[in-house]
Amino acid sequence: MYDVREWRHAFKLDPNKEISDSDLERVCESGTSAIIIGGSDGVTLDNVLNLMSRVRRYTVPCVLEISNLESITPGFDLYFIPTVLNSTDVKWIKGIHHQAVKDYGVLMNWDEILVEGYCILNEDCKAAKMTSANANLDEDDVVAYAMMAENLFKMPIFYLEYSGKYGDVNLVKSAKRYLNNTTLFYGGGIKNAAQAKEMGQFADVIVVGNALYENFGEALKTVKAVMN
Ligand SMILES: CC(C)=CCC/C(C)=C/CC/C(C)=C/CC/C(C)=C/CC/C(C)=C/CC/C(C)=C/CC/C(C)=C/COP(=O)(O)OP(=O)(O)O
Ligand SMILES: O=P(O)(O)OC[C@@H](O)CO
Ligand SMILES: [Mg+2]
Repeated sequence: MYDVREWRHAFKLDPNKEISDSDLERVCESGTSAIIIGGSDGVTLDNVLNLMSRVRRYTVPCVLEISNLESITPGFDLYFIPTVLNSTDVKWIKGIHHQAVKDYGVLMNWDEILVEGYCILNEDCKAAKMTSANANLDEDDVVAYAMMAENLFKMPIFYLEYSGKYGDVNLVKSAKRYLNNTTLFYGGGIKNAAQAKEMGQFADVIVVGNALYENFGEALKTVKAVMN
């Protein structure tokens, strides 16, 4: 299933972290909609290729969320390209993207590439620091970013990112109210089925990352919590 509009759940695997073959099998066969490979630091061509080839043993859709130019490689079903809408540094909004299109533009299969409009809300997470994101946002700010993603930029994905911290469900609810065509991803701090269910009421897709490396059994239960 390669259409994100039909997804409910994704696991985000960090190429910079270890996962055993048996745990990886359970993740890939869990019923999740997709595996996203990505992280904010320590992502190299070697560790991306290694994880991709291991996930490729299974039929689950496999996506590379690009975080640097060095680790881009063919072989994924889809490529997610973050642009951080609330970054204060143009580099993370469209700067690196310009360089990437200059370098790879003629090679790209545009049908495999989806832009993610990120709104980073946990000021302490690595991605917020790296991109100098202004995470001090109120509901109106977040709603405005959601409306920009959908109506101005016609982005396929709007991503509310609390990486490492469980977020404010009311903000997710508010953003969803303004999104009809753009798919709403929520990620951050989901550790168990109850939290997955809560965020999954409003987010189209919930993304679970760190919990896989912290409490694997509970993380797996997040799939059934949101799948109908
Ligand atoms: C040959 C071939 C396959 C061609 C394909 C061509 C292709 C797809 C080209 C790409 C074109 C393009 C426009 C690329 C963009 C390049 C790029 C690097 C853009 C910048 C992306 C960006 C804004 C990154 C900032 C960081 C960020 C938002 C990362 C998202 C992931 C994230 C937040 C992960 C969580 O981090 P984690 O490490 O887990 O954090 P914790 O440790 O705190 O948990
Ligand atoms: O790692 P966690 O906190 O689950 O967040 C998932 C994802 O949104 C990170 O980009
Ligand atoms: Mg992480």
